Amino acid sequence: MNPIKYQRTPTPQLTNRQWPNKFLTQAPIWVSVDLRDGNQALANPMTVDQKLSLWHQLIAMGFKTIEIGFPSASQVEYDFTRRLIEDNLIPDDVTIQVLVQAREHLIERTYESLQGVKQAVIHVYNTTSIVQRENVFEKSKDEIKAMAVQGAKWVKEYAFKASETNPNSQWIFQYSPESFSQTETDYAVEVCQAVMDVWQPTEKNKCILNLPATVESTSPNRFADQVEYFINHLQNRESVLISIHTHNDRGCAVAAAELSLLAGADRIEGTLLGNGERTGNMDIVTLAMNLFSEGIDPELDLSQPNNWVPVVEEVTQIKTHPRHPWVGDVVYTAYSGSHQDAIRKCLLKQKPNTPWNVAYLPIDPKDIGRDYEAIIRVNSQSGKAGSAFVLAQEYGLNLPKWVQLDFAPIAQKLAEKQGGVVSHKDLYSAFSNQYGLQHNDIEINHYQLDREGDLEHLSIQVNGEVWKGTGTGTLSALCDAWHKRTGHNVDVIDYAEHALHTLDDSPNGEQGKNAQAMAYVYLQQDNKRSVSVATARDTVSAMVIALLKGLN
Ligand SMILES: CC(=O)SCCNC(=O)CCNC(=O)[C@H](O)C(C)(C)COP(=O)(O)OP(=O)(O)OC[C@H]1O[C@@H](n2cnc3c(N)ncnc32)[C@H](O)[C@@H]1OP(=O)(O)O
Ligand SMILES: CC(C)C(=O)C(=O)O
Repeated sequence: MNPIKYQRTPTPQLTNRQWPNKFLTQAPIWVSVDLRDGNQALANPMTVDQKLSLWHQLIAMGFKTIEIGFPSASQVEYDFTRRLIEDNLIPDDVTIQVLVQAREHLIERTYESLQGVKQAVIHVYNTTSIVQRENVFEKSKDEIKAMAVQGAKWVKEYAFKASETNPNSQWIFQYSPESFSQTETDYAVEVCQAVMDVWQPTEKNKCILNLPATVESTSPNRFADQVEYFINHLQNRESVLISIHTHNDRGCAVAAAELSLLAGADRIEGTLLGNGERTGNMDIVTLAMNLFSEGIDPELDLSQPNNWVPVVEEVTQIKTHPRHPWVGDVVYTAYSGSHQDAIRKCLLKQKPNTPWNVAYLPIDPKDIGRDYEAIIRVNSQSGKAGSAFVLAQEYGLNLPKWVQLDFAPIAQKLAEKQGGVVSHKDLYSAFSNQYGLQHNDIEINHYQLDREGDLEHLSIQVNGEVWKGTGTGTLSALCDAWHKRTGHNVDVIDYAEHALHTLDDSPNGEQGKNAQAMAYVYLQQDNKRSVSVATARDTVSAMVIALLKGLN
């Protein structure tokens, strides 16, 4: 690899750039280009039916401008445009956008495809970059500008002609200096200004200037510089919507778009999950969720990825990476012990309707239709908190820390033996086996507790025998009873109990339904410490059984 082969793309020197000090406060105007730029990146371009299924999904998610294709490029593209118009599939508040080169016959055919449309954006482009001027078009700056001007004129003329037959159609004009990011920014301004001179936009009747990083060739901060410079040098800015269209060659398409919004852009073109030429288009899902995670309404409904991800995967034939930002299968899953510990502690402290404040989880997974089940998965890199979370989440067990510590080596051995993620079931079986939850040979036939001042008198029938003891609480009364029967001293170092909900209970369902009790006892008998766990119909029975199991 010889880096001398490559050189830095020149970008303007800004001495007083403003964008780094700004914050975003609202969503941009979103434009989905899945059906055009996304489609043009596919080995098997979408059929009309596939385009329709994605179209319906985009509408359901709330897109108001959708670039539907390049109608002059192929029959499928043309037919799809006709289908939307003739079958009246375009809601009144949605505008379709179509792409065309600055070539007359293609522009003519484009308007033909749009007959009867209520409103459409005609998006015309020609490249302005140095490399394409020199090596592809072999044209001077003036000649390339003349192509843009000519394209703008045709777009206007054919709109005028179309209005003669379809006076109700509204036309919005959009121009892209393709490869803006590899164009001298002053020159891009000059070309766009010349296009505006043709279209004569006004504040009420704006045109759109779309600034593409057709090939991403600078860092996102330098792209933002290009955008800020462009906007600052454009006359009649108020008559223009500044649109941004980034690609992901350096992996920074989202960053470049986000910083461009700080630099003053109004509108963002991109695709769902970033499908597009080479490394893809700007991923609208990621950018919209970035805004959401900062408390900004993204004005797109991304809450049900289970509905829309399969549609995108079906039409693109591209599987979503499990670590795709915000929607990948495992992006809310922690395997490592310290992360699991922090997540568990934060979730316990998180109160409903308060700002989200959970370590390692940038948003509440429930906001995009995920449940907490998948957040923590136990493998050999997990610590005690991971098992505790799973047992709490799935089986309603609130393990005190000393039970977590006691059980951790068992879970660790199991994970090492299995080599991957331990299923919830296997983890529970290990817990149940370790503490003998399945085989309880202690039967409490009857018990009675009488309080007298600070003391409690316990009379309990265990496996048919009556035991009696006195203490400051139930456990100490039971320890006394044990001492009386066996002569052994017992200390309860700690204990905990809680109601237990059976597995049939939904996490949000009625609390207490089918409740049983769970008790955990940490005891010391003759210098030997042990942890004991039991479940029973009520807390006293559970506590007694746990203690007796520990003593036995
Ligand atoms: C960055 C982007 O995504 S831009 C969008 C690109 N998308 C697509 O190209 C998908 C659809 N395109 C197509 O199906 C075809 O390219 C068509 C139908 C539009 C045109 O096909 P063809 O006429 O066969 O030409 P081809 O695609 O090879 O175009 C090259 C010619 O168009 C010219 N050209 C290319 N882009 C433009 C443009 N934006 N404006 C004006 N002329 C252009 C080239 O200079 C070249 O001219 P030449 O034949 O005189 O050398
Ligand atoms: C036509 C333009 C906007 C484009 O798709 C690109 O530059 O990537």
